[in-house]
Amino acid sequence: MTAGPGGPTLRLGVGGEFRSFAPGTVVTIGRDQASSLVLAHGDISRHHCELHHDGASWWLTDLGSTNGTLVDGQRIASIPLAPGEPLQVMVGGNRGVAVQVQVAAAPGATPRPGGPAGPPPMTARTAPPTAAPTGAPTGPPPMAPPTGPPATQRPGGPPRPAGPAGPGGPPRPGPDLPPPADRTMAAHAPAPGGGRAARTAPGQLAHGQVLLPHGPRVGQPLVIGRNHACDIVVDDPLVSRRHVQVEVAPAGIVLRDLGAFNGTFVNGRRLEGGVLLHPGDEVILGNQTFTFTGDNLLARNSTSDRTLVVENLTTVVKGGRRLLDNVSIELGPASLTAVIGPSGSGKSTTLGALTGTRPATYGNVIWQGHDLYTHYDQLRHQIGLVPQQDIQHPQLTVRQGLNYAARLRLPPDTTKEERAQRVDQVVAQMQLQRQVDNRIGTQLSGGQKKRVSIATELLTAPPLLFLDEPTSGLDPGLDRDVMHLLRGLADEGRVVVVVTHSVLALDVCDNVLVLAPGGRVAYFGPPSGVLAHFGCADYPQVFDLLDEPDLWRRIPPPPGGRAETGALPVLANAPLPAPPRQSFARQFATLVKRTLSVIASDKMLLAMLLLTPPVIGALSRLAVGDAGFGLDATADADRGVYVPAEVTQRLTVLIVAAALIGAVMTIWALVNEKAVFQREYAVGLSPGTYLLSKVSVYGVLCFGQGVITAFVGTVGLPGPDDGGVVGLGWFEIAIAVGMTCASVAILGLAISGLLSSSEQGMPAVIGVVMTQLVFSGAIIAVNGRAVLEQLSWLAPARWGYAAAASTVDLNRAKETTEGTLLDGESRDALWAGDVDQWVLDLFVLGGLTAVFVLLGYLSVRRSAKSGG
Ligand SMILES: Nc1ncnc2c1ncn2[C@@H]1O[C@H](COP(=O)(O)OP(=O)(O)OP(=O)(O)O)[C@@H](O)[C@H]1O
Repeated sequence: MTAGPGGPTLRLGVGGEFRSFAPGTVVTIGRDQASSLVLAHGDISRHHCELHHDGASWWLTDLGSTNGTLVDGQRIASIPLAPGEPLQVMVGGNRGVAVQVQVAAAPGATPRPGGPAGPPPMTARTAPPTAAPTGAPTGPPPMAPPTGPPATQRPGGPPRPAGPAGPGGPPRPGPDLPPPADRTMAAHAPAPGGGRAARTAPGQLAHGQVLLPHGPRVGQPLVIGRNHACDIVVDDPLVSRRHVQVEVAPAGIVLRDLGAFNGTFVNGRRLEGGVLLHPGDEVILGNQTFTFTGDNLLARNSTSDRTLVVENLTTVVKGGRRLLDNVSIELGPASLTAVIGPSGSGKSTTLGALTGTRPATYGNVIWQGHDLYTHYDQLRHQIGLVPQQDIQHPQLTVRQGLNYAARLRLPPDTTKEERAQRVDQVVAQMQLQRQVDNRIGTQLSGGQKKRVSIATELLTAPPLLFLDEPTSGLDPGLDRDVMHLLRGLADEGRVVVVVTHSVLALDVCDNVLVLAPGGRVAYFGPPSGVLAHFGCADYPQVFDLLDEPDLWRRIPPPPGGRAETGALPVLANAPLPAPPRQSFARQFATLVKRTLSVIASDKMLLAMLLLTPPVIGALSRLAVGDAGFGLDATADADRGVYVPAEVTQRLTVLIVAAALIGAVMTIWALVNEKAVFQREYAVGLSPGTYLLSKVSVYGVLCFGQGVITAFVGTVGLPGPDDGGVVGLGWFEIAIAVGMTCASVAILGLAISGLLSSSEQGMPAVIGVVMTQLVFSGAIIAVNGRAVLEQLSWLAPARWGYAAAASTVDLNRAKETTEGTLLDGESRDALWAGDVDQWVLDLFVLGGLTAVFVLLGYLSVRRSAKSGG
């Protein structure tokens, strides 16, 4: 094999048979019979990948294949091939076909180590150097390791390969290249093992990769999206199936948003319709950031772009108290940082400020060259936040929980298959394959539960990951496991920040940020330097020292100093924009299904649902007598009065049962999943939709429960005299009981949203049920009693009982059998035995329920905001 004048030849081998290709050839591999190398294998796409020579190097490019083209076990997008080095490429994924690829060594090239003169070998584990190239690229852009998603031009597109400068084109310095002065974390936190810091975060295109390998052409707009039918496929979960279109207009290249769910951002602004691009413009799609070069989009992912820069973060609350005081740090790519400090030192406040969920009062958080607070809309998707509490329902299996989370978090055009694939990916990443069908609450260890929460956040492939005390409650072994897991996630290219109380595994971190009370940085640097900095023998001593009032005289100031913050501009406290939201119908359907799945998987709850109505209905039949709901049968002919005890007992048990069932069903419904809701709210769940989904599920279930209870409590018994107000006595009573149950359930939801812990649920149930019992007017008379009567109007049981009393015409119990009002009695206007009153009672009950829905909405909104 030789290097000819046009460049080196390429050799491809399958099963020991080799073929050579000259540099001018575009070598296609796939199932299609027209491919240069036809591979008939089920895991290989028709047009799977191609190899071409761009004048300087051979390139291997995946053509948006389904199962991917793997090098070193990693899926590649497009990479240069190093001359002289044989390479094994798995076409069609791990189960596909192994193809041997070799480019002839350049004449005079020295074999590695020492490095060839061409592009870096594709097996290299490092991306380009941190400082951006400023001169003319002499060959294709150097590529980061093949962790980025494929961005490929569909087969059939023009076969003109182009690097960032175009074939033979002039260099384009300046705007198409990243800023030369890369910010690095070296000042404060040199990343150990520098190679780690250079990696591209998973899900992001490598720095310098061109998005349009063949460029747009006049009359041939290129559609970019996740869909494999697009001209350019970007395999990023946050990119829509058809995201954006690039077209050539007379004035230049126009970018047109195609209604992408997460939006297209040009120079920090969400794109509405189309815009003419200018060299140097920044374009963000999902997790990808590009710079427009004049005729192409160049992935911008340099070290500086992937460094999280925190400048003078200061949080001041009412009264001027500082919770964070001038925190300035830089966190480089592929770094793991632990935030430690005594209780109340501001660790959670720091996390809130870094993630934008509780922005600081002063200072900046800079990511991808933008301030997080002022560009929150375009950067929010790049942040994963794992709160302290689990963010999955314990009743669901790992797969179910992740699938529902994927439905809520990924763009609405994500297909079922794509969702399932993404779930499989994060399950594999968190090594949960064997537990994927286990119930989260009962069949996973504490560490595995934490992995599920992390997997939930990884669904959207965020390059920034923050965790609040992920190891709390875990034993030391699991604590270390989780920290090693985080190390792995950082090594893949992310910036990972973990707030922790545990100091057992700090050695796996690159940086430790030690906070002193008042939110001051007491130390920021490698873990190996913490004890020496404080002059302590162990961490307990450090924590003791941090609480001492003369701390700052005893230790040296942290690197970066503690400049005064008074002169800093006030940036924060402006309301952050709401995240993009899926349609009401989609969120509603997902939430309803999830709530039903949660109920169906809770055997105890299911048993309660099925057994409670018949049991309580049967209990109501223990009332002595056989008059059922007819007052006439209770008449005492001698005294000329009714003896209504049996009727009122039956009605009272039914109405109180309705209140009890309603309250028990819902009082824990929101408080138990508060952490899940708060996190989902932060990524786009609408509080109104959330509440309505609960109202619908529990409203319908409780109405049904009330009706069944009433049915069991009335069937076979004599009905009301004259058949009730509309001649359907049992039916009327069942409606009243069902509506009371649903109404109390919705009141329970409103209360549940206000609770801060599950333990508060039981006192709340007792309070609700006792209030309904007293104010129903069934046992204690409320009519005609000032204040008590008006308060009773707020109780659903009052109106439900009144409607049932209207059906049996219970006011007659206050009269003689001749119809004269008994001494000391007064008729209750709400019990009047006519159809108008019955309808009015139920109407008011419905209105009261609507008020509870509103209260529920306010309580859910409050809960959402308190979570952020
Ligand atoms: N909204 C607020 N208004 C006033 N003070 C607050 C507010 N939020 C938190 N604080 C106070 O700020 C300080 C830092 O709180 P933060 O929760 O960040 O500490 P922490 O280090 O995370 O504590 P812990 O380790 O106990 O979780 C505490 O003294 C807390 O009482």
